[in-house]
Amino acid sequence: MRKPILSTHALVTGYRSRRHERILGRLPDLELYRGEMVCLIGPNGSGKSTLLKTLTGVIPPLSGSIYLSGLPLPSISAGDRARSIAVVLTGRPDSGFLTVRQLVVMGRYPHRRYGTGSKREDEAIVDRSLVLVGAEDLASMRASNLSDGEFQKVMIARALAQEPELLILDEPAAFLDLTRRVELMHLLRTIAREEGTSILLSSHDLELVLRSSDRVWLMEQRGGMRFGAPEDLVLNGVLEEVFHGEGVSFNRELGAFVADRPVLARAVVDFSDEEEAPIKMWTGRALSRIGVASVEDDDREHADFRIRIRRAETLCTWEVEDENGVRSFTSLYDLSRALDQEKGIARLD
Ligand SMILES: Nc1ncnc2c1ncn2[C@@H]1O[C@H](COP(=O)(O)OP(=O)(O)OP(=O)(O)O)[C@@H](O)[C@H]1O
Repeated sequence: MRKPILSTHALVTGYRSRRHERILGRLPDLELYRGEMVCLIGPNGSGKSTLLKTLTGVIPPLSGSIYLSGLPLPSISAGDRARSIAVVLTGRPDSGFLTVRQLVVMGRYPHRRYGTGSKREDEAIVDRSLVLVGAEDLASMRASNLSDGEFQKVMIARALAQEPELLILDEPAAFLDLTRRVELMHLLRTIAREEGTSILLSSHDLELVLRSSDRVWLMEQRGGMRFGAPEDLVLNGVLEEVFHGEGVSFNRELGAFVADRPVLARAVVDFSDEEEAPIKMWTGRALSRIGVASVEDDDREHADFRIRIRRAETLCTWEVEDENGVRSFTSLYDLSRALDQEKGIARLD
């Protein structure tokens, strides 16, 4: 039977002072397996960072147990923990006068023992870690001069240099631009798959999480947790339920969160060719922004009008058919502007 790298039993997370106890999570028993990438998501303040700090032993649990490869976390020596778990938390630690390379070399410290280990091997691992995050050109720079995004990549390189069984990252993509965020998630997936590293990361980038993670741990505001494959959480409505009331709803058809706004009109969106499915999806997104909901053909009696997508090579046209006849548009900008004026603003009056 597969044994989890990380597991918990009856874990309760939160903070305790002399006079006060604040419980943030009463968690179901959690398991994280070798080579698995799990993303921890949840509304602001739901306790994601607190859970990650608890799992890494930075703060103690209020009650319950944490096991690393089957051993209770408190029974594992600091050295063994450092060899097994690498952690990238939020915040930018003071790197003093260290160069990027010197900072990443620190990831090798838990593996060094007097008189053992090859320096050349350590250097090769450091080089490889820098290349993996695309930071090899920064190696000789002083780390304090890096941008926040560059610094974050270097912290991930340091964690990779540690060659951990378990890599835990708190919002690793927070400072990265869109391209780097997509690249980072792809990189972490590759590390999980090819190196067998178990990865647990928290993120607010829900759409990227849904695409990249094997499993999602979804923290609820009232302290519980739901988990499953991202697609299961979409299809069984859990994602919608947990984020409901935050001013956004998850739209299953669009695979995206959309701001809650009144539906001003309904349209059937038709297309004749399967290749046009992405165009239909993007049409749906543009329409939802102006308060027009897409409905299926079966439901056409509830629709106010119909939009036909026609495509000839790279040229796309949208034909709107309603009580005023048929009009054609050659961009979604023109289509949505015209509909906004005709349907949206007219109805809001
Ligand atoms: N040391 C502490 N003592 C008491 N309460 C704390 C402490 N640190 C954090 N908290 C509180 O615990 C709650 C959860 O914080 P946490 O940072 O774990 O949430 P989060 O889900 O990671 O939030 P975000 O999505 O905004 O990053 C917050 O209300 C926070 O104010």
